[in-house]
Amino acid sequence: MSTAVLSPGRLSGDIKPPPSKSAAHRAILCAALAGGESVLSPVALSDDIKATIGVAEALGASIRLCGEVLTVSGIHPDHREGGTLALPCGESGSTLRFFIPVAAALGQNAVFTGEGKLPARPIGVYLDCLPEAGVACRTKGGLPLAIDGQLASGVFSLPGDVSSQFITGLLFALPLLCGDSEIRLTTPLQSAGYIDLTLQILSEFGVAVEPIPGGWRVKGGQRYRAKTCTVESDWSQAAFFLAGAAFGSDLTLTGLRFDSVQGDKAALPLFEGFGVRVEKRVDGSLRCTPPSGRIRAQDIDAAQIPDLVPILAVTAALADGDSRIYNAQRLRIKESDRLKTTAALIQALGGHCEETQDGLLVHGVKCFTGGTVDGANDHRIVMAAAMAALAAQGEVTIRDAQAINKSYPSFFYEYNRLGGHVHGIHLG
Ligand SMILES: O=C(O)C1=C[C@@H](OP(=O)(O)O)[C@@H](O)[C@H](O)C1
Ligand SMILES: C=C(OP(=O)(O)O)C(=O)O
Repeated sequence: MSTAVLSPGRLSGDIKPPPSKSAAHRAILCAALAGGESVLSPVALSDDIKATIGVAEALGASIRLCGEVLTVSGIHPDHREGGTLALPCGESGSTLRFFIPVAAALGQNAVFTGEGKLPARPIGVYLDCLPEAGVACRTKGGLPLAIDGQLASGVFSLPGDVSSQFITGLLFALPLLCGDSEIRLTTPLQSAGYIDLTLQILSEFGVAVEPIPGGWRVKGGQRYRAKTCTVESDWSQAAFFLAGAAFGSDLTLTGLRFDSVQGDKAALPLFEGFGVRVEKRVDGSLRCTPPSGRIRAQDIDAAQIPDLVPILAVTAALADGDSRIYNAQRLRIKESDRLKTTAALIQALGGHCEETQDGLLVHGVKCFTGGTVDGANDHRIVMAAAMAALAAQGEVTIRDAQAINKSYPSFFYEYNRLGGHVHGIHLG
């Protein structure tokens, strides 16, 4: 456990958000399934990415990191570990849900374990569809989960609004099977940008998936092809710095792709909606400066952008009116119950926020007082609190601040480099 203490202030300067965690998970997994050597860069060693590397290695990939360059030699097609393989996924929902069907497609018996909140995060969608496809699943509820058997091709019917990670996992696994398969959604898709990212990276690694009404058709017998690829910057992390601008900072964001399929690219128009002034420069950077007056309140549909909710709510907490964030029920099954922990963060700092059944109702106030925030072992809550501290009257203490290591280990280092005042925590 570590506690960070932050004083109010302003950030200024250039910031390149880290490589996208979602893109890196996918590229590492595809490279592990490809014949030959792939080179991926830049890769930042967050805890979640370490978990994906660890699982890929346990399944037989050889991986080495030199600086920010990750070289991956794919799993040999005939490679199977005898017995049951232990696959620890840390706290990473993506690692767990992407690799369950992939291990089953490889015919690898395995036990998946997890830490923090991961053992309690849902896997029921797989428990419902994998046994019918030849994979026995043993669990006393969540993790550990033991899988046993070879995944068979066929029709996979599953909801689109529990977690898109189940769909991504199947999209990675089904091309490896002998026969053709279909994924059919039984409820509307949420987090659609993450599926677009999966399809984009699959196609870069030579795997084709055909969209059909209400789902996808996936041909079996496909081969992943090794690839040299650049991991694009992370729009979800960029959102924290856009909030910094909303709270008085003058920041230039560099290295982001405007043609990205990341759903969280929506952060840009959303923060412009709050009043942040954004100047797109010829070199592709974005200069972001504070609103000319108060932050403007706005209602936000979070169905496609769950990871933005904590920082959007914290920004709305200083707006000139009420903001409603809706279609965000999935936030309850992330690293923390993010509707509860975001509301608690805002209240701890003197703001006003109520949980609703599917989101948050945020009543804007003029400033945060300061106070102590429970980071709830949730990186996005810790980073949102750190940005709120810029606009507080007094000090902000954040418990569990080490949670940033899940996605952005250098976050506090960058925060201080840009002129922020955080102390009391080891800066990685
Ligand atoms: O596929 C991905 O990379 C992710 C999908 C999203 O999850 P859900 O689809 O469960 O909302 C998101 O919250 C998570 O941080 C990363
Ligand atoms: C929910 C997240 O990740 P995961 O589901 O991969 O644990 C996240 O990064 O906010």
